[in-house]
Amino acid sequence: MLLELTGIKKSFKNGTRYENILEDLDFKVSKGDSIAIKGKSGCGKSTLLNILGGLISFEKGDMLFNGTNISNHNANEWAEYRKKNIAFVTQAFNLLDDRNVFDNIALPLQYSNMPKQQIKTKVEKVLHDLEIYHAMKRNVSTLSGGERQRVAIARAIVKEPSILLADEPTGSLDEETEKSILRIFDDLHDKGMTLIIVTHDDSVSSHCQHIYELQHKKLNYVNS
Ligand SMILES: Nc1ncnc2c1ncn2[C@@H]1O[C@H](COP(=O)(O)OP(=O)(O)OP(=O)(O)O)[C@@H](O)[C@H]1O
Repeated sequence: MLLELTGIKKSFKNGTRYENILEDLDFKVSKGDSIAIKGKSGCGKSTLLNILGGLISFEKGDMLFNGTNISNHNANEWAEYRKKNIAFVTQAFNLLDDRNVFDNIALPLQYSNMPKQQIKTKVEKVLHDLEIYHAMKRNVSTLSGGERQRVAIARAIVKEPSILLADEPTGSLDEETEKSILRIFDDLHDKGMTLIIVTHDDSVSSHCQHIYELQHKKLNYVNS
């Protein structure tokens, strides 16, 4: 099993009291799975994704990665876990608007002190794969929504992580652009990447092997 959550509890402070968002939640992810997570607004989908991505802690339960219990990782170990294994794609893009496409995608590799020539090779490959090579020198603020989303995906996957976590990745895109993003996800899945996608969109979830619904603070299996 690539990832395994058992008995996860997560609460947030709401005014003076704590409100449980996830309770006794179990989840198993095998290497190469593609999984959609659906659920009503505010039910805790992004919270779950953030736990899987090692961005936030939880109060109870265990999280195993490749069979090793990582629940008690310290901040440095979580940072390492994210760096090595996790790609995040959100709807908010989080791109640096004052830089060009190449620089935005190169950023995560520069953090890892990779030699310049190797960075160039890797960035150019992903630009080519996602069909945004032509826009390499353009400032990201001048791109369309679909182009920006492809840059965000390129930046997420350039490190070749094992798990892609996507939070409403097609939320603001038109049908045609959404289709091109889904084709990219299909390709990544075919190459063996594990995909976990939070989505309200049936055309996105129907692309996934497994569909779960987050309801009553737990994940329920819908179908495969
Ligand atoms: N850092 C935080 N502090 C306090 N409450 C939070 C925090 N993060 C999330 N919440 C609350 O936890 C609940 C779940 O939020 P979450 O963003 O996980 O839901 P969601 O299912 O992703 O929602 P949506 O579909 O609307 O994006 C919400 O009630 C939210 O207000």
